[in-house]
Amino acid sequence: MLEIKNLSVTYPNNVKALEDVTVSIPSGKLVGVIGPNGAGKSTLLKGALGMVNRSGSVAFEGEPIEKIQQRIAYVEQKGNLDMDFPITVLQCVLLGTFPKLGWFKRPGKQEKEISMDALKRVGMEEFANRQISELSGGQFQRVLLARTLAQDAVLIFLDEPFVGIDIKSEGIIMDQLFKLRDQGKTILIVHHDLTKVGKYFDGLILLNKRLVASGEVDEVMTHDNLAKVFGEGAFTDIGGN
Ligand SMILES: Nc1ncnc2c1ncn2[C@@H]1O[C@H](COP(=O)(O)OP(=O)(O)OP(=O)(O)O)[C@@H](O)[C@H]1O
Repeated sequence: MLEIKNLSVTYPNNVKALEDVTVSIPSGKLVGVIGPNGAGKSTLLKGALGMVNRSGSVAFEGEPIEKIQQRIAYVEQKGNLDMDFPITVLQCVLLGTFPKLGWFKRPGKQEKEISMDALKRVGMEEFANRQISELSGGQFQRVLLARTLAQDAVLIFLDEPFVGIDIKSEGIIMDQLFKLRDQGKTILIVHHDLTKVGKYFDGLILLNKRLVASGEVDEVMTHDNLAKVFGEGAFTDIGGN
């Protein structure tokens, strides 16, 4: 169980991005974080990870989240990532093995095998020696997932992984995420496409600075909840009831 209690985040410019959010996410679930622009979705991930100043507490399986930092994978929004960084696809995936290996040891044969296997799982093994700057957005996102697979994380946070990517990459990524979920990993994804939430997620967290609703997809995607945060009429084509 990932337990977020009374999480509040105020940025240095005094923007209150999150106020007193308390939510529990059962382990082994694939959960979507939804809400309008500026609702604090990215901040929820960053606050839970302690990347921004926060108050409140976050625990995973009863332990403070800081204790399992090496077993957490976080992929931030693509717009914030530097695709021009001069490394190859394989080197990028190998980075996933570093926390376990210890930062000052060089990756060896075993780490390369783990990384190549991860690349195979996302259909990117042929690109191993290509520079990441030479990938499409969808291919890059698959490589980032391969890095997560190589890391063998128990808790996976992805911020808008499907923005601007091709449908094939999205399908490959979702297949791997379903597999990770079935292996018992806990996965939190910031997602804005409400039409797919029923297909993709076991549960949802609906945010609008505060927690509006959380639970099974059907419990969260109600007319009332959606109208509250997106406004009347915004939900007619997304299957709200
Ligand atoms: N580093 C920062 N410094 C100051 N304010 C910030 C910072 N990051 C985010 N904010 C503000 O905090 C609020 C929540 O931002 P956040 O990025 O968490 O929202 P979001 O729900 O992920 O939005 P979007 O759907 O647009 O990506 C917004 O008002 C935003 O402008």
